[in-house]
Amino acid sequence: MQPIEIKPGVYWVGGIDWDLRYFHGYVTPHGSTYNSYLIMDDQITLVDTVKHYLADEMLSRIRAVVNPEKIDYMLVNHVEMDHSGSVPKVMEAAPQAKIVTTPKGKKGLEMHYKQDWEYILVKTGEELKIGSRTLKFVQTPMVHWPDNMVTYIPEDKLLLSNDAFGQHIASTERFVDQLGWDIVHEAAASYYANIVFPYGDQVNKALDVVETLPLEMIAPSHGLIWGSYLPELLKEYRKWASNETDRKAVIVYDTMWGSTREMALALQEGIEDSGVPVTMKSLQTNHISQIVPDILTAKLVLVGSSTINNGMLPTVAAFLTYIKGLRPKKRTGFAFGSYWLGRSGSP
Ligand SMILES: Cc1cc2nc3c(=O)[nH]c(=O)nc-3n(C[C@H](O)[C@H](O)[C@H](O)COP(=O)(O)O)c2cc1C
Repeated sequence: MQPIEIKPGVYWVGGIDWDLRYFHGYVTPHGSTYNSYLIMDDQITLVDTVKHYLADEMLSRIRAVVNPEKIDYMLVNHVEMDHSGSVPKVMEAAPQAKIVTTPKGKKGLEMHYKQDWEYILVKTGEELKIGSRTLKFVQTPMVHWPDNMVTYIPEDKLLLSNDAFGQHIASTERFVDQLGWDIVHEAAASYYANIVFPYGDQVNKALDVVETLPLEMIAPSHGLIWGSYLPELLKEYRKWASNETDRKAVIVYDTMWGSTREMALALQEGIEDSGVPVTMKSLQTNHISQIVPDILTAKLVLVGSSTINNGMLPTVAAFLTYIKGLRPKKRTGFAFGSYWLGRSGSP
């Protein structure tokens, strides 16, 4: 349970969720981490916490650096329970600590935890001096909840980005270059596609601010820390947020007796023959959350279903419901399917 010093005096003290396989409708085959950061300065500050069942793991990492009762500020960038779930335990250990959060963050914490904590409310453009460091706050509403903000420390050129730039990977490695760009980029794309996709406009606005900051490190609240590949990462986020796609196609389908699959294969062959890369995803063998990363950068999306009881297969309906909520834009869609012939009233 060792803390990891990511910058002099700034420690990763989070929790590793090795067994997480399903996270609010999203499959997470590699588990995840909840990243908390302990800043040792005149005012000792803990940035975000972990899911409630990893509170002891987080506290033992904190104890390896400092007695938790010395914590002055509990900074909450986001109220979602994977990051705030251990705030009650931290506040028990450090009853004199003040919670630093946005007005919406306070409202969320009060509704969730019903505790009479002391708050310092902050918003975009405001700063909090904690000694040799300054915490600068940038609200990022709807990336991906109304209360979200990120915190920038200019003295360390460090952005504590909360869910932005995160990835679901459980590992003992803490930095992207330890696992490599390919693995972490794939997980970051999957995270973006499943969690952040609907909020491209807000992400672009946040990127307008982030790109002006001198940056050496982006430390998100899930997965690996970006101490390298920052230009590449920001470029990818800009591309995803702007719905820029590549000349490639994804075929998503389900079938009862195989006719729709035959159509899917014929489409795949035709598209491939025209020189466009294409991938096929059966809804029988892929979870919907494993398909949307392909759609994140594909220009052409083809969806096929056999007809059942005058409608589409429930797996296809579920996929369409999910993708509708994620609001991909600037793509071309194509529907295909198979049905009865000769029955009165059938198509
Ligand atoms: C339980 C069941 C319900 C069906 N309901 C309809 C229907 O309402 N309308 C229709 O045109 N075909 C219906 N069909 C026929 C199938 O859509 C048709 O056989 C189609 O070719 C199957 O495509 P697939 O081979 O891709 O599964 C139904 C078939 C089954 C097994």
